Amino acid sequence: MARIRNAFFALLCLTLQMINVKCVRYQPTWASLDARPIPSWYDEAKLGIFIHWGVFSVPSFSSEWFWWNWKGQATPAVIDFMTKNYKPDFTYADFAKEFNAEFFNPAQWTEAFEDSGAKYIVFVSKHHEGYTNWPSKYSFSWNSVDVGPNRDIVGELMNATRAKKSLRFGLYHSMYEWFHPLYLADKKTGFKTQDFVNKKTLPELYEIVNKYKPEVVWSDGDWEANDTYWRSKEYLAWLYNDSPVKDTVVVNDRWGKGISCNHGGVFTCGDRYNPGVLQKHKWVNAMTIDKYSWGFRRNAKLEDYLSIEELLQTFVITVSCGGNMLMNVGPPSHGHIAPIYAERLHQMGAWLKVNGEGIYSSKPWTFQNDTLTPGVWYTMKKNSSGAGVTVYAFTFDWPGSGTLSLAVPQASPSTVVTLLGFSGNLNYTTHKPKGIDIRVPVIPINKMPWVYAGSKQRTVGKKW
Ligand SMILES: C[C@@H]1O[C@@H](Oc2ccc([N+](=O)[O-])cc2)[C@@H](O)[C@H](O)[C@@H]1O
Repeated sequence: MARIRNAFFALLCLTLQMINVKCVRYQPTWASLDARPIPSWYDEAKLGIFIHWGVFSVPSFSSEWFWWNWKGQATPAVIDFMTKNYKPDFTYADFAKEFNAEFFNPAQWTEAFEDSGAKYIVFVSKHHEGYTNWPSKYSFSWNSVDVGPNRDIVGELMNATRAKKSLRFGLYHSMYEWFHPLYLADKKTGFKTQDFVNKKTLPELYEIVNKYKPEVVWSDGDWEANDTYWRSKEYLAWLYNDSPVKDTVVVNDRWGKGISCNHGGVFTCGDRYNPGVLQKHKWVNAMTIDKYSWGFRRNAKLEDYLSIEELLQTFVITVSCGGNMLMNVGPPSHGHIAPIYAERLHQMGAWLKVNGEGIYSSKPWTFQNDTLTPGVWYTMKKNSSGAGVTVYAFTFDWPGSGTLSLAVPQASPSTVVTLLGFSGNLNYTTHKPKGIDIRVPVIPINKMPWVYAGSKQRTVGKKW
């Protein structure tokens, strides 16, 4: 029966392909799943906003790994913090009652995300603590409707995101949960039993996709067990073949031990991954504005946050080498976007308003950085006329000499040189064997399209 059905679908598929209709059934094998092209919207978007929010945002101390640092690893600073400030019988679950989200206004969030120039968001639906930011059927009394805000946070944020035409909605989901009894039981059998996956992880993954239709499914917490334990390949085949987001969904690579950087959709490899050289496979630099944490930290110092110059440098290098940047915001438990984060979002957007032409929908060029002048990074776009390309050079230092020398062999006397946000062409001379000297215009500071303060690093602060 199954054979007849398969043969029928194969024939149907062939017929559809003859009239140019795409008809691919992905198989639950990496060879088949890896062959799926990443939907083009993702590469065009370049910038996304990551949001880490959960019960860990209540203590907002140490990091989103607070519970593990306290009870799993027994980090002295965290134990100290609890001893000093809480009664001895206080449990991690008690924090959830204080997760009140008093100022959570999803429309204000998406306003700030749109303002940053980002084209998608990835919201933590559930982190390693297991608390779900949606009323999951599979997370009884440990979800955002039963305890804490009494709101469907994921649902509200989805609606606010979809109200913004320029933003797509994505979800992060942690497969493992540090202290879930079923997970710990499976772990004891060396992951030979799969009760946790069958009763918790997979039902949740189907639930969030069917209910909220995220266009990014960012999996995490996979590293202790292999993809067979997690049944990842079967899930991805469903996601690509039959899910409500099958045509537009983008996934990452954290689908089991040894899979990251090898299989799946976009490669995340390590956190803050920024290889500095062109990559063959689409990749993402998932990074944080707070250098030390994805979750909000109440005791963060100013110097713990990346400056806008540092963020822009990271962003430009990432895009030059074919990556997207997923920039993380950690809201406090009451749910507003703290001003330092709002400022960085706004600054990214202000820069992108002037320079976005060379970022959105750009491609890596033949060269990623210049060999003559350090700190110059390239992107390119095909000209809409179909003839030739536009090459964008980003520099981190305004040339004090008034001349920017670039090793661009393609430059010729017919090349047109402009500065984004500045009207009129720039003068230049080409020189042998292969290069161009661009005269940088003298622009009064108040007329600068974008004031870039330079590439100075802030002093590195201490974590605690
Ligand atoms: C986005 C981040 O993802 C994970 O951290 C990781 C996961 C994988 C690697 N890695 O593969 O190098 C590094 C940090 C989480 O543990 C962390 O809290 C945060 O949510």
